[in-house]
Amino acid sequence: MSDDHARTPGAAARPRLAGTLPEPGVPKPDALLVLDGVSRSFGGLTAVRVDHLEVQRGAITALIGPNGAGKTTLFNIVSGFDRADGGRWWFDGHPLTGRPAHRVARHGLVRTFQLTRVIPRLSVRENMLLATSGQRGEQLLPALLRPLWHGQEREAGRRADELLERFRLGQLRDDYAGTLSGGQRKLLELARALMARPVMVLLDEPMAGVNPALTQTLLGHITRLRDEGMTVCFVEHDMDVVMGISDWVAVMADGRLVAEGPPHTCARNPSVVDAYLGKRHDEPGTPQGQE
Ligand SMILES: Nc1ncnc2c1ncn2[C@@H]1O[C@H](COP(=O)(O)OP(=O)(O)OP(=O)(O)O)[C@@H](O)[C@H]1O
Repeated sequence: MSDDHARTPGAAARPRLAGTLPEPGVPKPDALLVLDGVSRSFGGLTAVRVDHLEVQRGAITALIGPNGAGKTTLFNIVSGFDRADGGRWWFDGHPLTGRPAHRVARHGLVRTFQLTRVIPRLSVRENMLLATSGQRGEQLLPALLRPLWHGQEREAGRRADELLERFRLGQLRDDYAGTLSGGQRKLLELARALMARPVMVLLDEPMAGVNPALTQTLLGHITRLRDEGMTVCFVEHDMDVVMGISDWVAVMADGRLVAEGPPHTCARNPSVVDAYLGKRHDEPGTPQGQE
């Protein structure tokens, strides 16, 4: 399916955003992910109500917004880790509405978590291999076709070793993942997400809790992924990081998409300033969702 697109150099996709208007919901020249009318409530709280959002193929898109804006909830919905109350979304033209995480991953869309899901009592390499379970090996038919599965296992091992080298975790491959530093766990989380050779990665605060030196390393890995043709969407609070590596920024507040644009345009957008300074929240008597 999208292998051709995965090989498209990101640098080729970026200039095509140049003429895109900085408006929330604006169509993109080559949208890989498209969301329409996506909503999610928890009790009386509407966490997400995104009318329309398109994510450009081959670009790095930052999803920003104040705490509680709905960023993680939106990631959860699109990646199949949570259900939406309404709306539809498509990935590379395929409808993914309501699909569970393993099926979303099979289409080439994977995510990482704010709090890493690394398993401390398994080795670094075992954590990598675990990323491929839930595929062929756990199904009945492939159990009967064991040689095929062994082939897949060997390929997974090769892929794991290659990624661990790339992320400079090769020397730690047999160590318990629990002995890794917070930053190394973030690297492992990203490496694990790449096991399935995704077309697009959703990274939830990949730099949170990482020391400045390792942050630079992670940023280098992320831009390299984009330059190799991968589509990246990441949630981040550090504006230096956002300004430094994003091709495009989407801003959420109160569950809504309030602004979009190139990084430096977004920083000056009054809706973004309002969202961060909490102007809306300070207006007395404005019920949520009716301002
Ligand atoms: N499982 C849940 N149950 C109840 N409320 C939830 C749940 N998940 C999220 N929320 C609420 O939904 C809103 C959006 O949360 P979400 O975590 O998506 O925001 P966010 O933009 O990712 O915030 P942060 O930047 O702090 O991670 C918040 O008010 C949050 O408390």
